[in-house]
Amino acid sequence: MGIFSRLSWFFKHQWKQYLIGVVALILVAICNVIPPRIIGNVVDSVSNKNMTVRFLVINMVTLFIVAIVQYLLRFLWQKMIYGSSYVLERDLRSRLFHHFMKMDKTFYQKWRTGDLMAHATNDIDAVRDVAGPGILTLADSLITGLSMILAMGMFVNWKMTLMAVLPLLLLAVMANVLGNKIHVAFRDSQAAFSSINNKTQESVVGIKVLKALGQETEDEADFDRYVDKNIKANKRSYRLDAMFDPLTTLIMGISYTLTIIFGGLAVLQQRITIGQLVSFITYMAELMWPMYAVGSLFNLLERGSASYDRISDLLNEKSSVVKTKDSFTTVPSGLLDFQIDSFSYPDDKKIALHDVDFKLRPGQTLGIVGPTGGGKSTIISLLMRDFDHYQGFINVGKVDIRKYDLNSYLDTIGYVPQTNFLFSTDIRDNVRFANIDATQEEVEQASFVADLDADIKQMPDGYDTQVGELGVSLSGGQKQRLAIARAILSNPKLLILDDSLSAVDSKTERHIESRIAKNRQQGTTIIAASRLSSVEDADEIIVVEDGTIVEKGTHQELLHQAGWYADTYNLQARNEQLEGRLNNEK
Ligand SMILES: Nc1ncnc2c1ncn2[C@@H]1O[C@H](COP(=O)(O)OP(=O)(O)OP(=O)(O)O)[C@@H](O)[C@H]1O
Repeated sequence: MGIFSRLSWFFKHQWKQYLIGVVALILVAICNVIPPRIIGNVVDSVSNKNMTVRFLVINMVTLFIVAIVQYLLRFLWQKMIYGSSYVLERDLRSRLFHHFMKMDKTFYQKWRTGDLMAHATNDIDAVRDVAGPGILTLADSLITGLSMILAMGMFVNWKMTLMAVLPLLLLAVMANVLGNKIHVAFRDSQAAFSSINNKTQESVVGIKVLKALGQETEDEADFDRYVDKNIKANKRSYRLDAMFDPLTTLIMGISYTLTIIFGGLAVLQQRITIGQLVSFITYMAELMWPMYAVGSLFNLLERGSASYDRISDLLNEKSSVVKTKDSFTTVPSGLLDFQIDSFSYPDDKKIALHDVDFKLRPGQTLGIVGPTGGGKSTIISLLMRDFDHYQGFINVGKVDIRKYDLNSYLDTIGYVPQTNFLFSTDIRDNVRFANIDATQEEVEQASFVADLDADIKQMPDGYDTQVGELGVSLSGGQKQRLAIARAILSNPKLLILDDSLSAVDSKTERHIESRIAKNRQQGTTIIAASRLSSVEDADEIIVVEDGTIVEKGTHQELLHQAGWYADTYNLQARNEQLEGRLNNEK
């Protein structure tokens, strides 16, 4: 029942709808009291042999009117109560989605996609059922139950009523005993469902790798293990739940037996009439449904409560990137001043970056290179405000980037990540994703800079070509160039290329870079790369190793320093020459 108080914020908001719904339910319950009474009266008039046509007609017309009124009232409560539960569903769904949009990188490292999807679908459905069928069952069983008990007492006999309903207390005891166990079982069952979701999502996304490594059979077996775990959790929750319904039948059986014994005696001793006993038994039959409803209500509430816990856990996660009050919404073009004294990833004691500083004026290009795992992407992560907790500062136009409104700040950046993401729509919409009103000419110009225009024009549908889910119909190099065109189109103040040309050959890469340089004379560009030829023309190059800058300068200066840069550059140049020679020989 605790779930009702935890959802009280919603019930307060929708109190009018619920009030109308519950009043309609009460009226339906009052209507329910009438037919057994009429039946009892008719039976008595038959046994007393004083039945008249007029009496019969009046009673039949009353029954008919009661049926029509009940129809209308039932329609009303369904509309009010079920309608409100869909409002809760919409509210929770949009809260969760907004929350997902707000969360930072750490959140997405902690929670897996399949898990988040299970929360957004299965768990929300379970909570919605509390606000719809849950409220209905609770109100209906309480109202019907109480009205039947009142009618049995008032119209027949209080002693008999007390005796008939006393065994029902056993149900309350059982509910208390099973409550916590069912809650835990449902929580496990929902968690197991999340794992299946994760597994399915991972296998479908990684299907190419699975097939290439011939791991389909192993993966199927792995999937079956997840399903078995889920089934086991479900079985446990249904086993606990199944202890409830038979108990209801047993208790009702006891009540009926007591009624027949003591009711029969009462008739024989002429304390009640046969008609009253028939009414009493009909009322008891009406009591059956609320009793069974308690069982399903119990199931529904515990499931909803376990799901609400899971949703609340997600909603309580805080993003480490927080909005400051009075944040600046205008981000000027100005000096980028990067001075990080120290930074560690959340929940990681190791220092990922320390003593990294550089300055970049608008129009300049910075190259970031270094051995793998050195810290290139971490520098970019801080620039992208994936994390705001570090010692030091990053200023743009003399203002700390943490003081800018996050969206306004990110709007000024064009970021092309190592692994790019394409949406399953056509090429044109993918290019103009951040600027959906861009003209065809602008789309073509951006694609030209990214050296993609010629490729697209060769495709039968040109810019209308559908890229397929996750861009599966494009080559790796085409996907990278499309992501660059997308970033170029928004004409960002800061363009960040994070090893984003690794899938194109070095000649095409130089070609694209010289076009980018020509196109972006006012903008700042940062290129992180493992291939050093990518940063040759940069105004400044930093070599990052073990989280700090170990070399700094222009291409020529670094070659003269005879350190990691010079060694790696010479090695890569020799490899390229060798590859070129081998290609010519072929
Ligand atoms: N999310 C994270 N949580 C904890 N540690 C991380 C995280 N991301 C990166 N690291 C660690 O930070 C260090 C720097 O990683 P980073 O990805 O910045 O290197 P990189 O130079 O970009 O490497 P590569 O060239 O291989 O992409 C590595 O030791 C890495 O393990």
